[in-house]
Amino acid sequence: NAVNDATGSGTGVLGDTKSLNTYFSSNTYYLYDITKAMTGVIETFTAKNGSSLPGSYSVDSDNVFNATGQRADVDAHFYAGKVYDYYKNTHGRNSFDGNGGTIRSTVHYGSRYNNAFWNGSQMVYGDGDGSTFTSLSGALDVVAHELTHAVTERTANLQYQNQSGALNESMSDVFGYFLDPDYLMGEDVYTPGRSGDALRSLSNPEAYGQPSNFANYVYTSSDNGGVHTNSGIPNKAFYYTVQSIGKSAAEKIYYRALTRYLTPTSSFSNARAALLQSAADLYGSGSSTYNGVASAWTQVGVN
Ligand SMILES: O=C(O)[C@H](CCc1ccccc1)CC1(C(=O)N[C@@H](Cc2c[nH]c3ccccc23)C(=O)O)CCCC1
Ligand SMILES: [Ca+2]
Ligand SMILES: [Ca+2]
Ligand SMILES: [Zn+2]
Repeated sequence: NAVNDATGSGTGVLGDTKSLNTYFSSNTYYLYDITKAMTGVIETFTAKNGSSLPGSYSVDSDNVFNATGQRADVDAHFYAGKVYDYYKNTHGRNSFDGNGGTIRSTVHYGSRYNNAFWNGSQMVYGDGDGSTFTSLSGALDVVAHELTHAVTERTANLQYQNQSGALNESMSDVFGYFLDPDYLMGEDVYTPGRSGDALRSLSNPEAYGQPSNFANYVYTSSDNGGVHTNSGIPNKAFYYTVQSIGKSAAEKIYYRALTRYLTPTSSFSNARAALLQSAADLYGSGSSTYNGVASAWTQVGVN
């Protein structure tokens, strides 16, 4: 309850200081945020480099989470709060389930684990091996990517394979852009020893081995039909869309399509239609916004 609500501070993965919503109980501070208009909370755990979930609450004795080993915890907690605020303030959505569901994260998962995931119930982040990745919760676009998998699961529920899976992936990269508006994905945690690179590029998918046109769709059985490869095609359509209609209109159209028109088996062509329907609903068919969406998808070979 409110009497236990505390404001702490912490050091993030990139060495930056940030304020934290914490919880005080029996001489211990928890990464446990009760300040949002939720029925649930935002809570952060550590797996202590094991693989059992959720692990133990991230705690501190003085409400200053500045130990090196707490950096991933700090960012997972802080960025989860940011993504919660984004969905609530921009789209009126109360948490990933629209019903104030608890947002749970676990960091320090596995040993030198170069990945992150939404497991159907919570977000999970590895620390990386220090060469390919540093702790993956250190990137706001990665946290937004993972939490958007939860939103997608509760709305369109795009099947995680082939074209619907690539759309699922793209939706997560797209909302990663809305939280961190540059066209790179994961740049803050990818190859800490090299600047200027990223895991993916929405403006130039080919830079990281993804196609950007349907003519170059990759038919493969790996990675659930290449969901992390073929997402380059809808990602490029998104890039063209933002360049033509702007971030704000794109935001409204993408959220509307995701929550009202896309279905578990939607194809790339179905996504074009869903986005056009959303544009027509909000701006009118034949509007410049509508036409901008149409041409974006035509440019990536999807009609
Ligand atoms: O959420 C997702 O789509 C990815 C989930 C990957 C996963 C799936 C199932 C079980 C465990 C892990 C995680 C992210 C991802 O795009 N992973 C890619 C790229 C990647 C990251 N680390 C890797 C290590 C090896 C190979 C590929 C990768 C992948 O798993 O393909 C999203 C943002 C950053 C990491
Ligand atoms: Ca980015
Ligand atoms: Ca890098
Ligand atoms: Zn993903």
